[in-house]
Amino acid sequence: MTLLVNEVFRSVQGEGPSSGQPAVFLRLANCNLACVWCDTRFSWDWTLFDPAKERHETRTTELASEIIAELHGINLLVITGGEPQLQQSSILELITALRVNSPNLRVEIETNGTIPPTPQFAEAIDLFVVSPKLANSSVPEKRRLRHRALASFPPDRSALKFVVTDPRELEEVAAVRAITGLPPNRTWIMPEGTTPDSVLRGLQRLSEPVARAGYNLSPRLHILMWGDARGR
Ligand SMILES: Nc1nc2[nH]cc(C(=O)O)c2c(=O)[nH]1
Ligand code: SF4
Ligand SMILES: [Mg+2]
Repeated sequence: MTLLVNEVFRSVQGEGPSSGQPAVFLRLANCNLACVWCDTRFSWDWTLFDPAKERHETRTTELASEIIAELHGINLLVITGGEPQLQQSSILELITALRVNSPNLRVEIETNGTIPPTPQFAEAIDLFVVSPKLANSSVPEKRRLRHRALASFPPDRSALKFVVTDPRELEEVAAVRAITGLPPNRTWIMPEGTTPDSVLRGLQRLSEPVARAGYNLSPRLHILMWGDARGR
């Protein structure tokens, strides 16, 4: 089988419950949404980027070797996109191949939560970081909030992550969180921004409202460290 790949790189998990952990990132191509503030348009927006350059059809066996070569010393693979859950069956094959070499490899998926994981896929993933989109994404609600999908992530291995542009949006977060059934202490709130200054200002503005709601605050470590550089 093959996967449609955008990029593979070594970095540090910049967002959510594992932020600060060194990780290899696999960014898959294509997305089923189109958020106005998306910072990875090069992985799916074929009106602005050339798929011949940004979308590589790669055999899972070949990709497994590439990832193993990047891992040395690292025990976490973060699969993101785009929307990775568009390619669940090929990801499953990839993970199976990777675990022959690295049986203890942890795998996290960054997903927009619109596509339910199959039972087999849910089994294979250590952590789903489910990031439902709010009205600030400008995606119509019917497309971005799929109730059945949002309720289908394994509660013991899932976390929620929201991109918030204003503290007032925390009310909307509460309503979406209720659909998932996940508790506030499994919820991470992250400011929008692609510069260190905007991320720091967002973190400062969010810290007290996030504390009152019982959520966690998520940095965007890679932005603080490298701005919006590619492959970081
Ligand atoms: N360092 C780093 N951490 C990340 N966590 C989630 C990312 C993403 O683009 O989904 C990401 C990313 O692009 N870089
Ligand atoms: S779901 Fe994620 S990758 Fe897709 S457009 Fe929105 S922010 Fe970008
Ligand atoms: Mg991202």
